[in-house]
Amino acid sequence: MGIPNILSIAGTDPTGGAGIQADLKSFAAHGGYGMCVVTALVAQNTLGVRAIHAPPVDFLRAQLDAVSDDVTIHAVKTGMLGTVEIIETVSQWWDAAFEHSPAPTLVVDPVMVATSGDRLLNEDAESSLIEFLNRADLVTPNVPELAILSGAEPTSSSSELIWQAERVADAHQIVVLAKGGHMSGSRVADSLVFPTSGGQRPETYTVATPRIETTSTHGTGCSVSAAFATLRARGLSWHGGLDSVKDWMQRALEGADQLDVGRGNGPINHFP
Ligand SMILES: Nc1ncnc2c1ncn2[C@@H]1O[C@H](COP(=O)(O)OP(=O)(O)OP(=O)(O)O)[C@@H](O)[C@H]1O
Ligand SMILES: Cc1ncc(COP(=O)(O)O)c(N)n1
Repeated sequence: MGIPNILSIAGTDPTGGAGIQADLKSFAAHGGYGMCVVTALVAQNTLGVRAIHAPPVDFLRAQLDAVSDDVTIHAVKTGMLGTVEIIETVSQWWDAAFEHSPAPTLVVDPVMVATSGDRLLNEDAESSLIEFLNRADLVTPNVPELAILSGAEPTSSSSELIWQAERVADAHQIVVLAKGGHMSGSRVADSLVFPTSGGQRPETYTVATPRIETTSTHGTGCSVSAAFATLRARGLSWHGGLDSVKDWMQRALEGADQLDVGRGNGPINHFP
């Protein structure tokens, strides 16, 4: 295969650091052809979210159909889904579009709360998002998101974090990337946790990198899940994918000081 077609289904960030804008840059940085369907227009910047405007779900469905009726999709990454209605619309589209053809790789970034602390998923939509995970290959929660998905409390213990990820992996038969950005310590560890199959669980794979002292972390989560979707579509293994993503993220965080974007949590440099 040549360059794979990767679709982001997510919300917008007009300052370009998170959401769909970050996804498209991350797809390009990892060798994918980027496409996007907008779930919500978000008036936000590096300081926070001001307002959210979601298109009618019929129009969301029209965007999704316009892509899948015409283009072979090799991987999908979902980000901000926002409401029960949006999740149901994306689920119905997915089930119809891939009923008679193999489904593409699906990476779900369970976007719930922005770095700024603003909610991006309604609380009453959490159970719909959990149900949506049954369609996924990979889910990429941060510490508080993993707690919600596993029905536990946010943890500062790495063994508890892995246990929570194992619960989610087994409940949905998916791979979990438990991200350690919100943990303390001089290194940031991300772990790939696999579901039990045939009574056995493949060994957890962890990559830890030195923690970079920076406030430019806006959109790191979006960018990591978009990178993984692209690398899996390009045929990389799970382990190879995590090695590549962590190496790139380290350089993207270090390279953020070449940018001058906003007065809050700035974006990473997608092309370091
Ligand atoms: N200070 C840091 N130094 C090095 N790597 C980091 C740092 N902060 C986050 N990362 C990496 O960035 C990615 C995102 O991690 P994090 O746990 O912060 O997710 P997130 O909360 O979803 O991100 P976001 O800030 O976009 O909400 C992970 O791959 C993590 O290892
Ligand atoms: C549309 C959209 N999607 C996701 C995020 C989360 O990114 P972050 O947690 O880095 O603010 C965001 N701020 N906006």
